[in-house]
Amino acid sequence: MDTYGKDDKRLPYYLKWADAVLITYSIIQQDSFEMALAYLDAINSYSKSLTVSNNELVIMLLGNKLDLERTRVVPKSEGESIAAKFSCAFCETTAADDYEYVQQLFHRTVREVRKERERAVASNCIDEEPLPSTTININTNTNIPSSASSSSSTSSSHFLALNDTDKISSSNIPLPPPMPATLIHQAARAAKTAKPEYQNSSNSNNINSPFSPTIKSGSLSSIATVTGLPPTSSSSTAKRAPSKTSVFSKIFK
Ligand SMILES: Nc1nc2c(ncn2[C@@H]2O[C@H](COP(=O)(O)OP(=O)(O)OP(=O)(O)O)[C@@H](O)[C@H]2O)c(=O)[nH]1
Repeated sequence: MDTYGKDDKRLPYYLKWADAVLITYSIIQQDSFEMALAYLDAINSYSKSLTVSNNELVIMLLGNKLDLERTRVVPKSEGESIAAKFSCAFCETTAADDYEYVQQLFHRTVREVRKERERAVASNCIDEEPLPSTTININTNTNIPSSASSSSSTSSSHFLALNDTDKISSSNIPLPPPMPATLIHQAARAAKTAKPEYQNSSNSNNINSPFSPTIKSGSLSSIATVTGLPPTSSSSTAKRAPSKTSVFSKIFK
């Protein structure tokens, strides 16, 4: 959903269903940068008010209009420093000249969301009933900014670490690893709350991945993009179905 930059009263509503937030400012407009900062602050406060922790919100700060570098008023270092302060990813780009890169940013964000959900599901399974000899090894090429610190045992690398020299392409973005069979089994059991455990095992065939019920084709609507400019339209009002992994945790430690 492309949200209206000044409509901060609705921010909690957006955050309730968003899996990822891309906060965009214009490098040629100081006020839009300040608006982005205000959003990061608001998200920080909101997430701190939550008491339930589970999967984490993927956040990226984007400095747009890089094609207008000659009229830049927001130094790149300021964007980097704010991103470091809030432990979120940062990059500068131009929607005007590099549409492909913008598209890849969205793809990468969706992959990060999937990884985060996978991590949360794995974490839940372990919390509920540790399985013997199960190693949950979620590969990631994601880096956390050096200033990021995490004290939560359920935290993972959930922020993208990108910059304008770190251009991504579909060829160098690894797909999420296959879900270990034990986790698929756990997820299937969780879905069968009304039935005795270990019965009706055919249900597990319907769950190839714990993400399939929530991440579907076109699910980019669950990414809230926040800008400081007036809106044209809202692409979706779909609310994420409540699930054990649909809450997000404190994102700034
Ligand atoms: N030069 C340049 N112009 C851009 C770029 N991205 C957006 N614009 C222009 O900035 C203006 C606002 O773009 P929008 O896509 O409407 O920005 P927005 O913040 O999402 O605004 P709404 O969709 O109206 O909420 C338009 O005139 C765009 O053409 C960019 O990377 N470079």
